[in-house]
Amino acid sequence: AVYDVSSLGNTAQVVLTSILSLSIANKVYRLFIYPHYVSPLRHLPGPKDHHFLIGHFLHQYRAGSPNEPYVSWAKKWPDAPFIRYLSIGNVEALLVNSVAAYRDVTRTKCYSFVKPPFFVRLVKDLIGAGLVFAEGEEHKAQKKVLNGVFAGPNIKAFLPGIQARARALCDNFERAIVENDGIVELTSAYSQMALEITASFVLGIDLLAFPDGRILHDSYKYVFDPPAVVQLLNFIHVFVLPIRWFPLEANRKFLRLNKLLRSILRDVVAKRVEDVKKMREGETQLEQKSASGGKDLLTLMAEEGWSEEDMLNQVLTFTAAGHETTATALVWATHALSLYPDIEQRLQAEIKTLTNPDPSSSDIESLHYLNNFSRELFRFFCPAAVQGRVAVEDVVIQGVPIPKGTELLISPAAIHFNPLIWGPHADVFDPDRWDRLEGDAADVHAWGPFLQGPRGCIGRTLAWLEFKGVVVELVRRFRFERLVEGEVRLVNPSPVLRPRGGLRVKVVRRE
Ligand code: HEM
Repeated sequence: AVYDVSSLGNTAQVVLTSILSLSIANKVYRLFIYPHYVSPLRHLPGPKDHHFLIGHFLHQYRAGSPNEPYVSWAKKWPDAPFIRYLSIGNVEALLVNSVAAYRDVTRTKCYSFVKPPFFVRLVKDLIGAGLVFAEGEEHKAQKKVLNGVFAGPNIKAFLPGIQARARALCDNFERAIVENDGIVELTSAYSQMALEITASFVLGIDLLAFPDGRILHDSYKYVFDPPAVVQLLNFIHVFVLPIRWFPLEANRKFLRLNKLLRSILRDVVAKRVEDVKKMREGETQLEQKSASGGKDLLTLMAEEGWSEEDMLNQVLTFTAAGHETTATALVWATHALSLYPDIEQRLQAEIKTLTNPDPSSSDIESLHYLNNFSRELFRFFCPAAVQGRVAVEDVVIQGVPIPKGTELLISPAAIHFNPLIWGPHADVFDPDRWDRLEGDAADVHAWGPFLQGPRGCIGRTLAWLEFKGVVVELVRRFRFERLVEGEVRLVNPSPVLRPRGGLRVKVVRRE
């Protein structure tokens, strides 16, 4: 048989050209036609000053903080349940803007949404495939078991360990008063302390006494909070081109420390499995229980018979989710204390009424003004700045039909600074507002630092006790003077509300 090869070439050319034309037509449709003329969301209120290709990405990227565009849009359309904007490629996104919409997205219809695939790609590799990334039934099953260590009595057992670490931090501040005129950088100081507390809760180890403690600390820091160049490389690796394997020093260091971190933690996991087995056989008591006060997460998982790989993923995730957020909240608390002397004095007067040198969790809980201060702090300086979601099915929320695949953004600050919810003084730091909440502000869904509903923060009770316990120790011994004039510059983009280049204050001993 004789084949006409040139006609095959022509067919291939025609097929290729058709595929290319279809793909270009699809891109043109998605970029210029669908969002502006077809989408059912196109009539929702929202900013129209987008770039013709990358939507509002530049507004987000160039903003002074990760919240700024959303807060300003929320002020412009305060009564809309959702505000529509465009992200890269003119993909439509909805900012959750009212208390009722927030309640539906985070609670009533929470499982109609999942974490966005780009977030999963960017972060899962770094912080392990733990609870944060589980969805649907898998999420419910994991959370049910893991909740076991977050019950009140178990969390309270960690308080003495929290207080001991807070006091060690205060001793460092005392040294800074002698050696450095009291000037301290808060983000690194609190981050180290919070990592020690988180490691004791998640892993059941005392990081300071742990032989690989320093290495663990440095690797955590580098992998979870990498320098800007590594962040950029991670971003390019996920979105543009897999460059993590390129022979660059930043890549090498990242991969080395990531591997080291996992190998140290793998050993901790394996040893715990062994310990739990021995304990079951009645040979030994688990030291970790007494060392950290209560039962740690790793021991719980080992007792439940989880696989070592699953345990490794969970401990990575929990440590990442637990320590930087709490440390950041403490940075802003110290900043607020330096900024508002009247509030600081009222807080100090209340804390002074504690007669017990080692206040119990109920002593701390009884401090009414501390509670108001803490709630206001998390409203005003919400540490977890944004949470993304994607609809996995068509869903109607507050009368808005949201098609499957639509991206949603939760910016707690957009709700926290909305004057229709929090009143005309929403921009004022006022702990007393918590004594006179009314209307929407009195709804739990108006306050979202830990996210409400089934996907809300599992570590909330620990974080709350840790935050307050540390504030009590700090305020007992010191007051703080601000060194930065004007607004604090913030890291952006960032999922956490962090001061750019850290935050320095002057620590002054109370007489
Ligand atoms: C001030 C401290 C903290 C803040 C502000 C905070 C905030 C949040 C927020 C907003 C979420 C929801 C994220 C999302 O769905 O996109 C979340 C989830 C989570 N947090 Fe926290 N968190 C804090 C402390 C902790 C601590 C101490 C731990 C554990 C030791 C922890 C572990 C987690 C985990 C595992 C999730 C995922 C929960 C789930 O998907 O069901 N967090 N946190």
